[in-house]
Amino acid sequence: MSSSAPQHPRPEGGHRLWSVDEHLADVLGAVRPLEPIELQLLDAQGCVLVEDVTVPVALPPFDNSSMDGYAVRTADVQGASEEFPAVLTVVGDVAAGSGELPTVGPGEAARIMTGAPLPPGAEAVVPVEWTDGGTGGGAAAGMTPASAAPEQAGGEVRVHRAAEARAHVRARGSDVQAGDLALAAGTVLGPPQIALLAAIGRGTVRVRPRPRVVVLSTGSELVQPGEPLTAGAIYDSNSFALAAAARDAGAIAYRVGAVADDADTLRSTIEDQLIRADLLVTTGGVSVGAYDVVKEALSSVGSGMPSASAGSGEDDTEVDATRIDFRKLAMQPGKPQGFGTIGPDHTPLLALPGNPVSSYVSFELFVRPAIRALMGLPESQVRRPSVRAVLKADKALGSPAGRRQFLRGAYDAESGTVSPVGGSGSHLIAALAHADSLMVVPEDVTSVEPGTELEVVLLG
Ligand SMILES: Nc1nc2c(c(=O)[nH]1)N[C@H]1C(S)=C(S)[C@@H](COP(=O)(O)OP(=O)(O)OC[C@H]3O[C@@H](n4cnc5c(N)ncnc54)[C@H](O)[C@@H]3O)O[C@H]1N2
Ligand code: MOO
Repeated sequence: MSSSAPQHPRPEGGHRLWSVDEHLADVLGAVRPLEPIELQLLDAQGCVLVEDVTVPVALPPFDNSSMDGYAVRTADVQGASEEFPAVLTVVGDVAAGSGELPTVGPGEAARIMTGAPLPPGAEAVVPVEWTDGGTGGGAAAGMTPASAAPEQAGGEVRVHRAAEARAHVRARGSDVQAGDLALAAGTVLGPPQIALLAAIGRGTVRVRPRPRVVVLSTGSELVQPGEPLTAGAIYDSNSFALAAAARDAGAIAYRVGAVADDADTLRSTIEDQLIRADLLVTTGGVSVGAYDVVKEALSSVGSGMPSASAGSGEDDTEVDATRIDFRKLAMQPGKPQGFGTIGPDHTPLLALPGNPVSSYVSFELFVRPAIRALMGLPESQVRRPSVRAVLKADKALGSPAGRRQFLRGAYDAESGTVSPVGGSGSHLIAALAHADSLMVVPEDVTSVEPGTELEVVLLG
């Protein structure tokens, strides 16, 4: 790699450039994990548990069979073989869920199903394949379905093999004991953890909820997919990309269709959305153009948004509650960004640039971590994982001096290499759709030769 450029360049106009890390720290410094709530198990999927959950009753709650077969006393089947089977009197059936159990006395057996309680007197289970299944013939392959033979098993069964005490018996409490810690506070609830909660009888759990993220795109040129394109118009892809990315990050996403380039309309739309937002994301309108409406509507001075202090009794006349700072970042794509809080609840708002790749990369770097911090996820799960990989390319890659560049890549774990997908243009949606990673070119590097090792952010 070749180096150039100072670490903290200033763009024209004198305002300093923020580094990627400074901006992320600013965002993460402003978001706090959401207040815990009690949720139904499936609604809690992916959420962070905030209580220690203890086991109320042992699991399994009773000794039960791990096989379909016969519950027997070990002394009765000692030395049994196909040639010299133990012949036992069948005293009935024990199905899973049976509440009333027959007692197995000497010389007796009960037909038993997987998961059914071990009846009193029985010490082991012999699988049905080790018996004649009560047919008087050779080894059974299985049992006749109860629907075809509704009467309880009776008569005799020939057992062809001996069984040790507790053979094919799953002991009460062999999974967890009453009073054990099932899951500790801080656990992220994936499917296996939800299985355990259900198995111990928990219907609801206390977790940090999924953040509600409102995604709002801006631009008078935007048409909704499915509608005809008019002259000069393009389809709104950002609001779909960002709503999908928000969901993927763990949020409940609300996509608001594109808002035209009109500051009053945008302000009132945002005001309407505040009620259902833990986080707001806008795209477009943050640059320096004449129609850059997000910046116009939300810049701290005279935004006209409802106040954080309004209604507090202190200063009800204050109307400016927005604290959105528009800044330039030393990155490409994603240079212009806005961040701050808005409305009476100080709802965080990230204003992302409109170029599709810029908005997506900005989401990955800043919004995704904010969502995951709101969820209270552990530090290690807030950011995307990254790896080191060797650049595989025909020629050197150029990168702007003083800006951390995020190029779209295809990562090959086997060879430990990454190849560029498409160019650096922030309008290249198709290339983004075929990439699986972002190749990171540091600020002080302007050219990366093939064979150079790079940091690669895996998009998962
Ligand atoms: N004179 C300057 N011009 C620009 C600068 C600059 O520093 N000086 N920065 C450039 C950079 S970098 C970016 S990034 C963009 C950011 O612009 P905005 O955030 O104001 O975005 P828009 O102007 O609204 O749109 C940019 C581009 O993206 C398309 N777009 C917008 N929204 C969507 C959407 N929802 N779905 C699909 N495509 C969308 C829009 O049509 C434009 O083509 O500014 C540069 N300019
Ligand atoms: O920084 Mo802009 O986000 O390059 O396209």
